[in-house]
Amino acid sequence: MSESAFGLVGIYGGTFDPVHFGHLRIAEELVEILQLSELRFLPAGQPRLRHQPLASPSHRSLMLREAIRDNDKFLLDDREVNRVGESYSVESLHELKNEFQGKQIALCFILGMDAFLKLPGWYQWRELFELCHLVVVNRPGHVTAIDQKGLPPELRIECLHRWTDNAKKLQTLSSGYVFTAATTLLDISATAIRGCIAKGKSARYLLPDPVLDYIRVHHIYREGK
Ligand SMILES: Nc1ncnc2c1ncn2[C@@H]1O[C@H](COP(=O)(O)OP(=O)(O)OP(=O)(O)O)[C@@H](O)[C@H]1O
Ligand SMILES: O=C(O)c1ccc[n+]([C@@H]2O[C@H](COP(=O)([O-])O)[C@@H](O)[C@H]2O)c1
Repeated sequence: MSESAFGLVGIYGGTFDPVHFGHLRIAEELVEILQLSELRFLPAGQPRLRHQPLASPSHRSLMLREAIRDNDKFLLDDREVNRVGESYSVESLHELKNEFQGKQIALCFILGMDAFLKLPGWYQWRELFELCHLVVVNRPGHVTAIDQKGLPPELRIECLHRWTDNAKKLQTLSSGYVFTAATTLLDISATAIRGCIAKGKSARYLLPDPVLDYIRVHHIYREGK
């Protein structure tokens, strides 16, 4: 790495209701692909533009803690859980950028294609490109990053000169690239997991056993809860 290169820190925001192997496998692969020094999971306290989570912010955060316990690169960032009101990613990224000031770090905000497609509805979305790189992972059932015709027009135009699949490029600027990652496609969703548990069906092998144990002990997602 040259002296002016940026070290990369991953920020993986989500509802995590609950965290599953789709999230964890992507995170693991991105640590390798981008050579992240750390990857912070950022559970949204009150997520925007979606139905509200079934599990409380503290349950979702504690399930994440269980899931990442044995991985040295994975950290839990609770700032949005502890914040009152809706969770704005731009606010968290401002805070994180200040916290890393002087450390020659570029933040990489990770999101699946379904979330990326909704970006123009996010609070002050264009500012994100000044604060971080975006790392977009494909998701079964959604357009792929290569098929940019499927993107909302304002997003396609904003990203026109930002796309890259060269991980090294992210180290040359503190923000502004949209990186597409060839991570393993896993058709796992929290919705399907909640559905299984509500019906009393097995959700095993879709998420870590300690998270399933936590769900069982705390009676989360059961029908009528
Ligand atoms: N299987 C997956 N493959 C790729 N990206 C995923 C996958 N699951 C979740 N993501 C991405 O991870 C982020 C957080 O997702 P989230 O916590 O909402 O999980 P989810 O499975 O999409 O939940 P739900 O079914 O409740 O909407 C989002 O950017 C989402 O696109
Ligand atoms: O900042 C916003 O306005 C905003 C709007 C929608 C979603 N997000 C963030 O996008 C991430 C993925 O969200 P979700 O709903 O797919 O779990 C999560 O970190 C959310 O806080 C952020």
